[in-house]
Formats: sequence, C-alpha cells, structure tokens
Amino acid sequence: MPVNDVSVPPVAIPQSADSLVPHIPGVIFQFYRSHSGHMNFPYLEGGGIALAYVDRQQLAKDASLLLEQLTGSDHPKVMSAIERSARWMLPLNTRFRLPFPKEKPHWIAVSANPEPIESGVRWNGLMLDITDQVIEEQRLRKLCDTDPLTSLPNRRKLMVQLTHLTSLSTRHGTPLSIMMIDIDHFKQLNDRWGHLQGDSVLKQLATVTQSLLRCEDMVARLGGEEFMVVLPLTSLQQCHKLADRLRQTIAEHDFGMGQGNVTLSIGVAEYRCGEPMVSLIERADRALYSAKDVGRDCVCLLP
Ligand SMILES: Nc1nc2c(ncn2[C@@H]2O[C@H](COP(=O)(O)OP(=O)(O)OP(=O)(O)O)[C@@H](O)[C@H]2O)c(=O)[nH]1
Repeated sequence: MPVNDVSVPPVAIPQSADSLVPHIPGVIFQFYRSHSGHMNFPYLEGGGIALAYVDRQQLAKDASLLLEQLTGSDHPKVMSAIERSARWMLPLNTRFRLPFPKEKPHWIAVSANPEPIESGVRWNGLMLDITDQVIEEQRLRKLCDTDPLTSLPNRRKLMVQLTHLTSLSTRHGTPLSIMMIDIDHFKQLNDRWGHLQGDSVLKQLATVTQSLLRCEDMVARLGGEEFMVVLPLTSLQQCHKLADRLRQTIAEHDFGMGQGNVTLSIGVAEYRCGEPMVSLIERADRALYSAKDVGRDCVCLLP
C-alpha cells in the first residue's frame, strides 16, 4: 500500500497555546519588578505540582509572598540572580527550594528572559519542578565523594575540602593541621587473617577515628590502608596530642583478632600560611615515613 494512503485519525488542533498551558508539567510566568523594587507575577499559569499551594491571585499583586517563603541561602541567591539579570539584561537562571505543606520542599528551576520597560523590568519564563533530578544529582555527588568500604569521604572530596580550608587559614591566619595515618604491616594482617578481616579493620579504624574527632574535623580514606585527618583551628601540638591518643586507642582496640594486632604510624604537620597545599601534604608524608623508620606504632612530626 502506498505510504500516503495510511489514514491518520483526526486530532483536534489547539486553537491557542492558552488551552495547552494547564496541561504542561511546569509553569509559564511573567514576573515584573518596578524601579522602586515592587515585584509581582502578572501571569502565572501551568500544570504539575509547582502551583498546587501558591495563591496566584495574591502573587499577581505581590511576589514577595512567594519570595519570603524561601529558606536558608535560597532567598539571597534568588534576589541576587534577579538583580544581576535586571542590571545586565542577562537571562535569569537559578533554582530554589519551594516549601510544601507536610512534604519536603520541592526544587524549582527558573529560566526567564528580561525585557526593560519604562517602569521597570519584565521577565517571561518557565519554572520546572526538578526535585527528582536534584535528588539524583545529590546521590551521584555522594557516590563520587565517598569511599564505598568505609563510607568516609574519599581522596577527591578531601582535596576539595583541604583546598577550601587552607585558603581560609591563609585569609584569617588561623591554624590548620593534618595527620597522615598508615596501618602498620597491613599486608601481613591480610595474609594472616584474610582480606575480609582486613576490610573489617579498615571499617573499624574509620569508626574509631571519627569518634575521636569534632564535627568540623574530617577523616578521609586516601586509598588502601592510608587515611588523612584534617583539623581546622588546631595547632601542631594539639594535633600531635590527638594523633597519639588515636594511635593508643587503636593499639588497645579489640579488632576481634586478639590485642596488639593493629598499630598505626602517623605523621603530623601544620599548615604554614600561604604555602601550596602539596607542601603541607609532603611534610606530613615525610613525617609518616619517619614514623615507619623509627619502628612504627608512633607519631612523628618534622621541624
Ligand atoms: N583488606 C584490604 N586490604 C587492602 C585494601 N586496600 C589495600 N589493601 C592492602 O594493604 C596492603 C598494603 O601493604 P603495604 O603497602 O606493603 O604496606 P604494609 O604491609 O602496611 O607495610 P607498612 O606500611 O610498611 O607498615 C596490601 O597488601 C594491599 O593489598 C582494602 O581495601 N582491603
């Protein structure tokens, strides 16, 4: 049969976009800000859940009813995105959490184009509920940043955090110390007790170390049997003391293999304001190797 003989069932063509708008999974809006700062939504229509709990008639008069619901950093973030878009006539692209009664807030993405008018600026744009996408992003980010065996932050996450903390330390002149930790003769432990028992030691070490730290400290697994602890606002002496407490706690801990089976060598170092982060890590690494050299089960620091 020739292709052009295939009969197509008749479909009603919408007369205007207006009849489609209530059925789309998002919101089409017009947002207005006067030169004096008054804001409102002259137009706000659409489908999906995003409009379920907003009072459109009120928002047509005053947008601050919606903006005031934004929590945490979302309010200043959205306000400065509006300001930037208005000042430079750049597209407004941002996201925020919209509170929902009896539910977790939903993530809403906004994308709109500004248009200068005599009395202020007008934006025409879209809002989409991106909650599922944000949850997936958060899950993937956690996966990228976490060591699967111990659930500790991994090397990647640690480097990001250490970069941030060294720059804070340089800016404010505050102390920052690190510990480089390595389990002694871990190969022998694996060979003698098996890989599963080795894994269990790594997990228990992670838990014991975390229990000795404050919430602003961080312990990460760098790989294999090597860990790093980062201690903001901590001098070398305080770090040394804590490292020795950790060493002793682990030496006395019952890993289920009889006492005295697991010991740690630890190198400690303090950040020198302005130095590259790698120099700090190298110093702690060299201190760790000194600890290995002098017989293990000890804490070393370099001058
Ligand atoms: N069970 C277990 N073992 C691991 C894991 N990652 C690395 N290892 C083992 O850790 C051992 C590290 O051995 P080495 O680097 O020789 O160090 P060591 O035996 O601890 O010796 P020193 O550091 O000099 O005291 C190797 O046998 C690796 O196979 C892991 O995730 N689980």
